[in-house]
Amino acid sequence: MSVLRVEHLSKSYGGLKVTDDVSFELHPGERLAIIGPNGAGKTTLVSQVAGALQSDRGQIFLGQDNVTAWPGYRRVGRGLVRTFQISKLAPEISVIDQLALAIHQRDGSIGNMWRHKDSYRDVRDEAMQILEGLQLSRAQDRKPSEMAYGDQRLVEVALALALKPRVLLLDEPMAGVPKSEAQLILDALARLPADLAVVIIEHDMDLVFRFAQRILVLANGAVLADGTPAQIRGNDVVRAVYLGKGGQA
Ligand SMILES: Nc1ncnc2c1ncn2[C@@H]1O[C@H](COP(=O)(O)OP(=O)(O)OP(=O)(O)O)[C@@H](O)[C@H]1O
Repeated sequence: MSVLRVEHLSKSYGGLKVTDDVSFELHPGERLAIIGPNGAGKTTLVSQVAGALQSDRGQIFLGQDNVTAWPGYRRVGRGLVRTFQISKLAPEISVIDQLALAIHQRDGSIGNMWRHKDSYRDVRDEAMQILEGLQLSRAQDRKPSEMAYGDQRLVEVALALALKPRVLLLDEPMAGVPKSEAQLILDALARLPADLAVVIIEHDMDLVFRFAQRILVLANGAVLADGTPAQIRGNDVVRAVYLGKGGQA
């Protein structure tokens, strides 16, 4: 049974078809990469799936629920969580406090002054577990403004994990990350929970081919190919349109 199913999604701006009849399915624990040239419609597609953009046509299912008309926050409540290409972190609040806030927000306990003091400890423990999973415990008391950029990108992933996703949408986690910090991100993504389904939009083909079990190639808003990394590498049309002869973008 799929955890996410997208059927015939389309979105146009005036005469420009930005996404065009896109369909795909995602199973629990699956790693899917969405790739394509600049302007292919990748971010628009993710915004439609996340509920930030309403679609002109098509349907989106989370498990059995048709969530097409649901606002984004309701989809988050059902486990569909995204990170952004551009950082949304609070620069001056410590990592552990931001995570604790996210956990309280998820539990609906924010603003509840009367909760038991043990619940604070549970929240801190959960936050630390998330950081440990990403090998980021060393950053617990730091503020994003004083952290390396690669670590900031990992804090965004940590905040997304604090919302207990079943499906995690990562929009260019490597964007702006210097080569010297890239391995940290690769390692952290490799350690994501095995039952979490992950969709990654990424231009870094090294990451895509290491991470993905399946790759969806978009061109001019439409699905050009959908297959395993080996199938995509061997696809002549994809190579001509996007990957080039060496298999790199
Ligand atoms: N709000 C908007 N109004 C008009 N055109 C838009 C809007 N948002 C996106 N577009 C256009 O839609 C096309 C697809 O944009 P989108 O950002 O989804 O592509 P992308 O594949 O994510 O690109 P990139 O790899 O550069 O991030 C582009 O031509 C873009 O200019």
